[in-house]
Amino acid sequence: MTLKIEHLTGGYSGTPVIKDINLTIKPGEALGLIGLNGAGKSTTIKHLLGLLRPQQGKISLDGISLANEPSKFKKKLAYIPETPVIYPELTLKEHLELTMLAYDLDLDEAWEKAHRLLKTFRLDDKLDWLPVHFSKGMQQKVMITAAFLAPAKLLVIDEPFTGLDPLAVANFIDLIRQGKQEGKEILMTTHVLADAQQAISNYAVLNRGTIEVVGTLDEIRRHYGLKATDSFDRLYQLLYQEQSNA
Ligand SMILES: Nc1ncnc2c1ncn2[C@@H]1O[C@H](COP(=O)(O)OP(=O)(O)OP(=O)(O)O)[C@@H](O)[C@H]1O
Repeated sequence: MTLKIEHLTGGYSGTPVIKDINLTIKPGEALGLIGLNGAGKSTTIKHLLGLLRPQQGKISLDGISLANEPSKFKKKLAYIPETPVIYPELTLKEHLELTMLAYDLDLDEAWEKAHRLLKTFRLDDKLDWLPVHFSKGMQQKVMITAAFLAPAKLLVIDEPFTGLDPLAVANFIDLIRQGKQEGKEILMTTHVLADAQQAISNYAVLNRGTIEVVGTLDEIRRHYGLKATDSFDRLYQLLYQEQSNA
């Protein structure tokens, strides 16, 4: 029982941006999707969310096909976007209620969990505030709280660290670790490997729409002929050179 992306080719209006992507994430596993700007990370996520239709290939979660049973698939998925999605007229409390309704949660249980998460992110005294006036980091915390409230099997996270203060990053990493222990499958795009590697040990490198290698950071270093002491900036430099020479 697992997330499976098989031979996925897709993009925008017929032009393939990602090509023959194959990825598997098992329960309790987290995978980091890394690559240069424009490599196709967000495009892969848009396919997972059902916002783009594959030109080829298929996506399934616990055997449920995104193409054949989209609403069943989406109920098993929670998404933390890079840019928070905030409704200007709704309070923090109403944002969380929306999530509870969307996932048919037991309200008493859900509020107990919500209060715990809000306390972690120091938002517990702001339930009646309008998040549209929050800072970027605070809005990001609303997205994280909502996503971890959902009983989702698959958590898709797009570049989560920008805007979070170091304490919030540490809290967020704890939540990812807990999610793994609970058997969630986690896919996260990021450029901030120093933070990511505290919770994620396996990475897929996406380069010009193709997965070049999947493995631990050490395995990826070896794949690109880097030394164990080389920083990961070196990997990005190599990918950039490859792109410039293509
Ligand atoms: N709406 C769109 N219509 C057409 N092409 C697009 C669209 N969005 C992205 N692209 C193109 O698809 C390619 C991959 O973009 P994508 O946003 O998936 O990259 P990314 O790896 O997420 O980059 P970043 O690290 O900057 O977020 C780029 O060449 C981009 O120009």
